[in-house]
Amino acid sequence: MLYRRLDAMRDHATKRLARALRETGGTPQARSQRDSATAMYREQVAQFDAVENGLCFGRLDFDDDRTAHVGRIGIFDESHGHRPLLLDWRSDAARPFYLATAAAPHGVTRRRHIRTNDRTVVHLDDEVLDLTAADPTGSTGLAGEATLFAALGAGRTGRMRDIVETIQAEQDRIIRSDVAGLLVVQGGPGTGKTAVALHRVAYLLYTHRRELSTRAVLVVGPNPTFLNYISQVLPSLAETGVLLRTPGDLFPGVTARRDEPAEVAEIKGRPVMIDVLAAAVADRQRLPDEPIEINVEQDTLRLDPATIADARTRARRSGKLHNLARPLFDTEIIHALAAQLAAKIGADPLGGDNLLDEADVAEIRRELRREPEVLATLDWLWPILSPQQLVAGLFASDARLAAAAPQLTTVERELLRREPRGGWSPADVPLLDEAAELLGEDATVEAVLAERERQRQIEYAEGALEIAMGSRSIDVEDEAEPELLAATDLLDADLLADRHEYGDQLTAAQRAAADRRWAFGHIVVDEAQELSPMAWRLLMRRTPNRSMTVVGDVAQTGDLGGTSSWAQVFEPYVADRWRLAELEVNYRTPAEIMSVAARLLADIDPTLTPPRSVRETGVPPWASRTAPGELPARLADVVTREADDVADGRLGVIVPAARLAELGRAVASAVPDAAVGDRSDLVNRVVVLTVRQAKGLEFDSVVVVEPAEIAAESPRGDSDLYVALTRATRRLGVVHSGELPAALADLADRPT
Ligand SMILES: Nc1ncnc2c1ncn2[C@@H]1O[C@H](COP(=O)(O)OP(=O)(O)OP(=O)(O)O)[C@@H](O)[C@H]1O
Repeated sequence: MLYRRLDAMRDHATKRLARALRETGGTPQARSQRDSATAMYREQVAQFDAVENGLCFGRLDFDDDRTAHVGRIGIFDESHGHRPLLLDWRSDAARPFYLATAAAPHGVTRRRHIRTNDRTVVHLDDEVLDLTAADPTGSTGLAGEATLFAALGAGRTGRMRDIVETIQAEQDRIIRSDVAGLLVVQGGPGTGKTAVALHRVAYLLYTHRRELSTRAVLVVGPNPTFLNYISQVLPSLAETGVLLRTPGDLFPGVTARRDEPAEVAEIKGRPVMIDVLAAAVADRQRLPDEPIEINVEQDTLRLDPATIADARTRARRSGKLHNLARPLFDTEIIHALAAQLAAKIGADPLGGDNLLDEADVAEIRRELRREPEVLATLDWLWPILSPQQLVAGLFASDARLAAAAPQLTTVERELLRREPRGGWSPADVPLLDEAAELLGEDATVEAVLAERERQRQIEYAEGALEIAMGSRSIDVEDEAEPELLAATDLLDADLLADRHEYGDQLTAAQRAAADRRWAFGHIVVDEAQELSPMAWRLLMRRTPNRSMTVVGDVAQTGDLGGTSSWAQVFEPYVADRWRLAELEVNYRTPAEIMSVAARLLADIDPTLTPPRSVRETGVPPWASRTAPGELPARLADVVTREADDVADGRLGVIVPAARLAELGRAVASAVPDAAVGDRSDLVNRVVVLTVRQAKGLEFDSVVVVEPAEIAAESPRGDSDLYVALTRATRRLGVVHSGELPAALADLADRPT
């Protein structure tokens, strides 16, 4: 019944989409309406496809004999007065499914978890919420325990799955917490912070659709591999139109992937960079010590430092940003030069008054504005700058660094020094943003943005076509649909992109991606502990209403510019007006592994409490020691055997950053389809990564190589090692040639 309705709904949306795509012409208003309809139907088709698996996963029986089914979307019976057939998991009516306990049953007498496979029910788990039947001492406090444990123990696929079937009460409260204000979710590894944050996005879009679909939601994650890992959670939660970005992608037109030493990134993330950049801008407003000579036709004009200083002061006093103040500076200089030239040309040979009138002088000014040497001088004295030019120019010059950053030590300035080529690093992005704020947007920057926007429209149009083409095959099987064939065949992506130019149906997320000044409706930041003060400054600009969900764990901070105190991060923006929610249950890491990680956590900071694991696997973590020269061969051997042990699951090999290439080769020689490094696709069975690349990820089995080296690679190396140890859902092993850190010293040898 439910699937019949789903098929009918999908059919309807597909046909409407095809019809909207086929129509052309009409008034701008008609086109705009059509564009909105296209976007809506396109989203609907994608949504119906995404909820196909596990459409209905729960049933509630109430004490007044009502029953309700809970699923991934809401479905209504239109032939019976819009009676709900399936409650959307985000609706208020579905909430008892997540909150009801024997002690507080919310009117529920039985909660049923339904597992389906390909539209067929394969398993049912019933919980009777009857206080008299409950065994309070044996209760774990977990809702839908059997289904939860089945989900937690299932093999990983390299893509994060949604958890709508088994959201726990503490998580539900966070997911549905008020949209307004800044919510910080602090929790140890595996407590579901990422899962909760993404489900919160889905919930907020459902509940505040109008506001958030026009303002868009930004989700910031640590690296492209991570974004890839979570990318399918949202569509499967039936949501699109959310912008996923790494911190390196937050400046339109720049994709910052350059690697740089951690200590350089740390300096760039300091708040002092605000003053450094302001000084760098001021430094580009030149004041020469000597007069400048400018040849204009037969005359030589002199621009002395006092005149330039005067023009500079007036332009600065205007309060305008650097690029926007340039016309004022020009006017002052041109006036001074014109007066000089007029004095020469119009001088009365008999010693009387100047022979030129005001109109003549105005004409001289006009001509001077076209003189190449005058223009070159103005450009030199007060150059129009893009943010990229300012920042690259600053780092490329010892003199500019010395002038702009006297607060930094010589060593720190040398660390910042680099040639302009080689691309941008993620830590440069907040500096570019700050520079843009100081400079004011310049026409060339706008032109680049416009072109990128057009490219995005083409990509979008291609996406719309793909959906129409995909849907076509569904329909063609049912009935010949000649109209639909004509619609897709006649349109190409360029044509659609042109149509979009005057339409406004680009999703808010797409427009937001191209607009540095976009104010998002809500921002979610994952692994938020890693962000520097400068990165927070950028994000706060993107959310003037401070509607944010920030998730992280201060015990996992690896970046030197990251934080160990949320209060410190948010004080400058909202003082103490932020809410803290804590997650304490570890759903990922079994108790055997967590007890090892907890020993390390105690060494990092004895006041931190490790999260409590919900399950045991009976498999103790192990260590395998080898001679230094034999490490690659031993690793290859261990990985081969571990990969067999996890069967269809995934194996993560976490290595010291300095040895990624060498050990990656060793693993790839033993397991040819292994992926290595930051471009890894996690669907590969074996993946070799550094800790930084493994942030936020998880694998069925994890092999950590040379833990002491990982810990020694950075001042926050112990936290890095803690992250590495907590990536496993089932098995953890350590391969080493050096001494083990104390917390790992008593690991058993690997069973052979
Ligand atoms: N209620 C739940 N039902 C089923 N699985 C869950 C639930 N909560 C969390 N999980 C699973 O636990 C694992 C860890 O979740 P997640 O990655 O969101 O944790 P995290 O707190 O972000 O971890 P880390 O800080 O280590 O990155 C994931 O596989 C997630 O699907």
